[in-house]
Amino acid sequence: MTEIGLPSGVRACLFDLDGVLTPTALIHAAAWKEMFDEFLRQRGGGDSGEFRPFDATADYDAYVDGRPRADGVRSFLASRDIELPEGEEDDPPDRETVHGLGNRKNILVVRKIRDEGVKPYPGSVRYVEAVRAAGMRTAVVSSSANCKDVLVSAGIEHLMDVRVDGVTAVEKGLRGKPKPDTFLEAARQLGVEAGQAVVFEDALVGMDAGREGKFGYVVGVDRVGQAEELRKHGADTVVTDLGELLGRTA
Ligand SMILES: O=P(O)(O)OC[C@H]1O[C@@H](O)[C@H](O)[C@@H](O)[C@@H]1O
Repeated sequence: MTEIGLPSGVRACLFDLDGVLTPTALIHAAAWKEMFDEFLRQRGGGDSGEFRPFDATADYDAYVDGRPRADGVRSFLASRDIELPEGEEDDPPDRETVHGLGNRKNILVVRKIRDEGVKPYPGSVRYVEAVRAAGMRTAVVSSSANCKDVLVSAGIEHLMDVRVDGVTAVEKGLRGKPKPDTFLEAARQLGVEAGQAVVFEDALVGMDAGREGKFGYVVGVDRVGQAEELRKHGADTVVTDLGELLGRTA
């Protein structure tokens, strides 16, 4: 049997989606940038008066990556000392509220996913197939409400026993990453203890969730050169592609 680079005693693998299984973190980052830049420009550059664009790497990683949609809006706006009313979840995209801006960004994401389609990372598919062949149960744990559509578009839905995503979180009242609730819910649905489950994440808030939830092992997936940050936030190991774990003993 192929070695899968995990400590003995683990029985389940909990995979983040965007940036771990599929390259859709890039689609999200581009959509956030398009939406926030237009918003900041229209405000006349923000409170400082000078237009400072959204940085699709630094701002994305620090404030938006891995968080539920509305938390991403709030967190980035707070970094620029901007406060907007919450609004309603179904606010139209032209309304200057937290949900209005989130919905504006979602229109862009949905369009990009539909027009461009999604291909999974080949190394991730090989790895997920290998862990399943080794008897692990698998779950996808994503903050995204578009998770199911992305899994289907990427043709990997059948590789996951359980899905806990942005829709599930709202339905069940689960707190989003950096809180561990969504990962714990996936472990519960798979019938394993947190200590028997491995978290695979590319976002710093995902590392925080892995640590706070006391999961058995946390794998940081570094697609953007933030290996040190991932380690500081609790990664037990960092890889640039899940395929690197194949053939490795933990
Ligand atoms: O807006 P959605 O599709 O519900 O996704 C929420 C968040 O989901 C996370 O998986 C992404 O890392 C974020 O970029 C995204 O903002």
